[in-house]
Amino acid sequence: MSSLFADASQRLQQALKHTTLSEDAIESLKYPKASLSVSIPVRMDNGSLRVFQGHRVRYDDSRGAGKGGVRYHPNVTLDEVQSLAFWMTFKCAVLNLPFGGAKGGIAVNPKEMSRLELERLSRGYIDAIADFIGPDVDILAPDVYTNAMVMGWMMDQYSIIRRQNVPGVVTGKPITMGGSLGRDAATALGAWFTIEAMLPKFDMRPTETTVAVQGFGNAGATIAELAYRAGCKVVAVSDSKGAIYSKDGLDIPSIRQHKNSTREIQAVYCQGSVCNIAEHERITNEELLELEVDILLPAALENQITEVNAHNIKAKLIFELANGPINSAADAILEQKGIYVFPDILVNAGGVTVSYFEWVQNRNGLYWTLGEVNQSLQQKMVAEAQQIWEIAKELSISIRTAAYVHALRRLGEAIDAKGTRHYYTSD
Ligand SMILES: NC(=O)C1=CN([C@@H]2O[C@H](COP(=O)(O)OP(=O)(O)OC[C@H]3O[C@@H](n4cnc5c(N)ncnc54)[C@H](O)[C@@H]3O)[C@@H](O)[C@H]2O)C=CC1
Ligand SMILES: O=C(O)CCC(=O)C(=O)O
Repeated sequence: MSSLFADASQRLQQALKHTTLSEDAIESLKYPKASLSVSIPVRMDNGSLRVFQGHRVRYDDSRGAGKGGVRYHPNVTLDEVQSLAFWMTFKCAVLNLPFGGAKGGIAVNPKEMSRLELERLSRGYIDAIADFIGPDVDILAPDVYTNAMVMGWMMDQYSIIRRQNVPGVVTGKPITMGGSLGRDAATALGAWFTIEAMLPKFDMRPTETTVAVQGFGNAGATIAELAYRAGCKVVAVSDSKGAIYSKDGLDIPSIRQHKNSTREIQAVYCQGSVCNIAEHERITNEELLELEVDILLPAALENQITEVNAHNIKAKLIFELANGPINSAADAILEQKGIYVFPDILVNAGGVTVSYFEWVQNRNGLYWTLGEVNQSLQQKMVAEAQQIWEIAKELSISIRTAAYVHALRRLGEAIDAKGTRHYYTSD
């Protein structure tokens, strides 16, 4: 099995066939700019010392400082973090944000740690990478199993090290620490704006669509609720433990309420604080992906749809809220089956877009209303989605390849504008 990064690079190779990028730009984009792997010692609550492995990769900074989240998950590896940083590079270019791409991660199961242990780990990570990051160098944000609380600890630790308040080094912070209104829902809301803008192209309406969502965290639970509130029939949702399915549709706000209080996914209908279990089937995450639905929304982890199960996918449209949920071999199979895939580097870019708004607000010291944030997000998402749709039509290529072409045009310009600074000769 090839590495995640080798597979991610396939998308670049595919898109390069449809661009006229300079040799310099092509060569520059093949490699990460810088990677740092660190050991983080953490004093556990029982007095023992455990050492965790962490990484931060800055893939490319030709359009600005590195930008990207930090993941806490037992399966985090340098290969995964590098792939995620690669995707961030293209995502920031797709949305025309003045950022390059970066990502971080720690190999840890946060569900097995106390809050104090998590705080020590998060502060330890910043101690270890402080010289690698900064508000003009590389800016952190939340990703899988990290949240505003973790971002707050990280920003505070960086500020302690620098002996000044540095809100711009981390986005997705608590509002009281300079976080932006709307960042919590931004990934899903950006995805929803994209879905809403693209459905008419398939003569589809939310009220006539069935939806399945894999993952019920920040991205998954929020998109499930947005789809539900827009009138979609959300027939299945899942978390790491499995999925629930009801052909008549699930009551997503009740399921969210129940999940928040019990950590369990149950098909419930709540009235006030009383929740009753409704009729539903328990299915696996694999079965959820293969349901006959109009829209499939993978919102968990990478490599969920591969050459192994792509033949069984029955959705008409897939919008990738997760990063890398479909591998490159599956892309070809889905395309043959006539399934349209809207890629991660567009669909889930709402998160980093509002992170950019947060960073701008931190620099200006002037804070936006939720309406201003969401309106600006909608404008950006819809405009870039339309451009990508046009490129796909014009070049007769997939929407994923069109998104890469769109990003590559911007990246190529930035790399070339910097001239030949890397290639000094003696004459
Ligand atoms: N949080 C953000 O702002 C952004 C997140 N993303 C991507 O969205 C995806 C989800 O991230 P978040 O929602 O932030 O994470 P989260 O930590 O809030 O939620 C993750 C969810 O995935 C579920 N999950 C974990 N392993 C699973 C498995 N094997 N099968 C099914 N579900 C599983 C968890 O139970 C949880 O419900 C990731 O790929 C992330 O990189 C992308 C852009 C921004
Ligand atoms: O908000 C950000 O800066 C990045 C979020 C992220 O990690 C992602 O888009 O995958």
